[in-house]
Amino acid sequence: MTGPATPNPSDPDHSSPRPASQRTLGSETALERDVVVVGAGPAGLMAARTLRAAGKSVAVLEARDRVGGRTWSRDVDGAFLEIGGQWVSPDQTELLGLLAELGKETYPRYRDGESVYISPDGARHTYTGSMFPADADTVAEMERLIGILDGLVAEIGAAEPWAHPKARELDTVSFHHWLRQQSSDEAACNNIGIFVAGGMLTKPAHAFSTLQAVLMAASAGSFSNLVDEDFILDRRVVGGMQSVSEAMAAELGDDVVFLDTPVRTIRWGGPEDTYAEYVPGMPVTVWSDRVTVVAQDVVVAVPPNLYSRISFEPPLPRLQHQMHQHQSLGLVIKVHAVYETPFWREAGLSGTGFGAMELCQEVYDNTNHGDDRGTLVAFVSDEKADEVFALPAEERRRLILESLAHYLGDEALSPVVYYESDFGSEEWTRGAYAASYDLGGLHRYGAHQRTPVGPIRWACSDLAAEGYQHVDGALRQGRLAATEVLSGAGALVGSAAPGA
Ligand SMILES: Cc1cc2nc3c(=O)[nH]c(=O)nc-3n(C[C@H](O)[C@H](O)[C@H](O)COP(=O)(O)OP(=O)(O)OC[C@H]3O[C@@H](n4cnc5c(N)ncnc54)[C@H](O)[C@@H]3O)c2cc1C
Repeated sequence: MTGPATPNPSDPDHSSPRPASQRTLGSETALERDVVVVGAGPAGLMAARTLRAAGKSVAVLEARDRVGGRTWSRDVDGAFLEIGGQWVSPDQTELLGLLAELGKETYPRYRDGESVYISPDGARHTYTGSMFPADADTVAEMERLIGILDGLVAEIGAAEPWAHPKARELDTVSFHHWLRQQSSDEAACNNIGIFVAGGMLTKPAHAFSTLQAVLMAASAGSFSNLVDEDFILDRRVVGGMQSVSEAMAAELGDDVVFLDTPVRTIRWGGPEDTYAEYVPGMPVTVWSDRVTVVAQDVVVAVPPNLYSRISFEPPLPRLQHQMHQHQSLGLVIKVHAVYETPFWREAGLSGTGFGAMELCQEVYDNTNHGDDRGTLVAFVSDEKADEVFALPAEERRRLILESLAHYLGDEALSPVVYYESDFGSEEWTRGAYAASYDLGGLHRYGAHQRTPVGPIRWACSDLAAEGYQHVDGALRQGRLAATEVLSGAGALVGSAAPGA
């Protein structure tokens, strides 16, 4: 059997195909660069951009045939869709600054008119403002819970939640159980829970800790910001969020960014060497499917669940081996439904809807800039995604559209374009939106998650403080890793460091 043709590694410009059966790694001629960046998502490209601006030579090696990682804007059946990350909030100053620098415009999410809340009994209510029209006691409980969480966020912050005296206590209780320790109002607990669970970490609230929930809120400035969709889902980028990465890659050039180039091995020593023996400046060799690069520093800008796809020689220390097994991505289906017109607007509806018990827990007007057609975006998260992924595609589509119709009426049943983003099936992501620790992992490992290991630094939105899980956090992490490479800062794991 002959497989698909793959590029010939002995061909320096990688143009002549050869059978996959002859596949070998790397190329015979190694490129020499100061720094290798693994991954051309927003974090990797910002790292490369910062290093290049400081005069360093860089190679960015990207596994996919495109840049942008978890941001991906494409045409589907004639509709422009944001398959991945898209929204920008006012606190995301790193992203806003980059947009301004690149000359990119933004536009606000449509939000005029009434929103829809579906209560636990399945009843549909319309409302304005940011608080669901639940019964008065539940609203009071929600406000009280938001107040408690705002207090914890202000006290603990996003930078080092693991260092706070309450870290262990809050990290060893699930958000689900903590909410029920605070309140006996089940509807209030569910409504507050979905802002972090289905809404952000895309894991059930019993699967992550209260400390992780506090970090999520702190990364957006406050819990109040997190529950305010007008803040957190404020604006979009004209031309799509992926165009930000495309613009950075275009600036860097084809001799810097290599696509279709999965990195397989990072090697600075032999199997018997230990990281305690690493000395800054030692050459490190990075093997990929297409190019081999020798450099002094490496920035690994991929999500932590993919670190183990790379072989490290010598093997990473025990601490990293353990830590990386406690960070996993959530799961969410981002549903896109395009209609001839934004029919909900004529009915005085904003297109925004929430229902903790609904299949689609959130729905928003996602109509493109300057588009006559109307687009809705909705999210099916964690256990609900498991349930519908087990169904045939047509059945899943029917149930999802029925859920949209509960919010916005029967016209929602008949989109002209329908698409489900499924990053869980993407080899080079494996989930959505981003990574979080399992119960107890954040206080145990958080302090070490960014610590450089030998010549390797780590950068991705999953490790961010401000902008955690968002493009803004990815850019901050990319810039930070590059700055540390330039200054030589950051405690390299050595004989004094844990895990060496
Ligand atoms: C459906 C969805 C919706 C989202 N919505 C929003 C939103 O509205 N707003 C927002 O700000 N954020 C959102 N996000 C999150 C945001 O997209 C991510 O936080 C951001 O893209 C992370 O950037 P990154 O560079 O850290 O990682 P990534 O974007 O994941 O980039 C990592 C890159 O590394 C590559 N890679 C992996 N392994 C290797 C390897 N071995 N060799 C070479 N390359 C490799 C990958 O192909 C990828 O291109 C969303 C994400 C998803 C999936």
